[in-house]
Amino acid sequence: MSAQYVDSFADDLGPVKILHIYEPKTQLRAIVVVDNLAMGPAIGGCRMATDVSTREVFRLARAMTLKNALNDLPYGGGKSAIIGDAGSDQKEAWVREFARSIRHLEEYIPGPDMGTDEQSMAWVQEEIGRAVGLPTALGGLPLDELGATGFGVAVAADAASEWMQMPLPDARVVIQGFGNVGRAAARFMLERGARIVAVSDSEATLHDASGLDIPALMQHVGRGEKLAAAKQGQVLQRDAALGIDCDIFIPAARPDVFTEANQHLLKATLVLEGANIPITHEAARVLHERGIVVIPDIIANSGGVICAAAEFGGRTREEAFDAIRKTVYRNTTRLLKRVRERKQFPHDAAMKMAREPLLKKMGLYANT
Ligand SMILES: NC(=O)c1ccc[n+]([C@@H]2O[C@H](COP(=O)([O-])OP(=O)(O)OC[C@H]3O[C@@H](n4cnc5c(N)ncnc54)[C@H](O)[C@@H]3O)[C@@H](O)[C@H]2O)c1
Repeated sequence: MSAQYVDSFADDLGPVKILHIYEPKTQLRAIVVVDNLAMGPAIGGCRMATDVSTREVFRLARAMTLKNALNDLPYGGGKSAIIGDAGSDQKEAWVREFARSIRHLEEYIPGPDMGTDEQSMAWVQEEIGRAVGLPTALGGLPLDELGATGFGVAVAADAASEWMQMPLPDARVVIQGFGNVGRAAARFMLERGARIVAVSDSEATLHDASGLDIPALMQHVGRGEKLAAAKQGQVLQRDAALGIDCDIFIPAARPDVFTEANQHLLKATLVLEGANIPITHEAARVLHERGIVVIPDIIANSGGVICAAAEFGGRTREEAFDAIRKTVYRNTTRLLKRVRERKQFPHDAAMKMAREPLLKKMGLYANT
């Protein structure tokens, strides 16, 4: 491996280790990136997909470094990927072999990600006794079932609404994506009295200005149905959600949903980033100039990783939710204060909030 290979990734934070794994018998091919260990052993998901690259795993590992540091978790950042089809009948063999291959890489603790789940983590746990995101029967806190990330999104809404003096009761909310994060965010926003006026999935947007019946939609989707068949509101084309007039927009689906080219469509006062990198940094700057408040992903969607860290620390569900409530509330308020007082763009401010404790711990702090 040439020095250039390392140089193309390396910066002031990491990565400290990149591991490529190949096991001829099962044909397991996998990548692990341990990015930064200043805060503690690295926690980060193990993805299973056919098209994942070392660069992508590195970017995901870096996001974990920043998210864990910003949320005061005693964990560093890492991520891994098994290169293969998550629907393959080789899945269990690959996951178990992967676990055995990282047995001695004790500074990396795998969790579930795209293509892997609680069952996969149970296999890892059985092989090496080191995983997060375990089934309840093995002492896990099932973060998607509990809605940990969506709960954190709603806590970010609490803090932002106070700061902006925008009451949540009857606030009009649009949610892009009605999966684990979108559904939980809808549930917790509903508890706050908000009105969910539109939701979308990979095929359509449902819109009803007087408010959709969310419990009915959850049941409908729980039966494996698509939103378009729900017989509720107006069925619009998928991306119509992006331009619906609302107070709060919650992206909870894909990356790069808003770019500079289409940010003009957004008609909201507040955006809570439930998905990872749903808005490009360039678009986020324009939105800020337009007076739209954006709470970045590493704050707004950190409920999931806070819950995973609580599980690894042997804490209960109540303790996990308490930690999400306190941490996301505090960080959202800190961010908004910084944006106002230091005149920083929200994403730049969040990045600085994450880098400061890291650089301090590494002895590199230079008042960035
Ligand atoms: N699950 C978590 O705890 C968690 C934590 C942090 C961040 N995230 C991020 O949140 C996002 C959603 O994760 P999830 O676990 O809810 O996924 P999911 O697979 O459960 O749900 C995704 C939803 O988005 C919809 N969708 C897909 N493409 C779409 C499109 N182009 N337009 C509108 N809807 C579309 C799908 O139909 C589905 O309803 C991802 O970016 C993920 O990385 C998830």
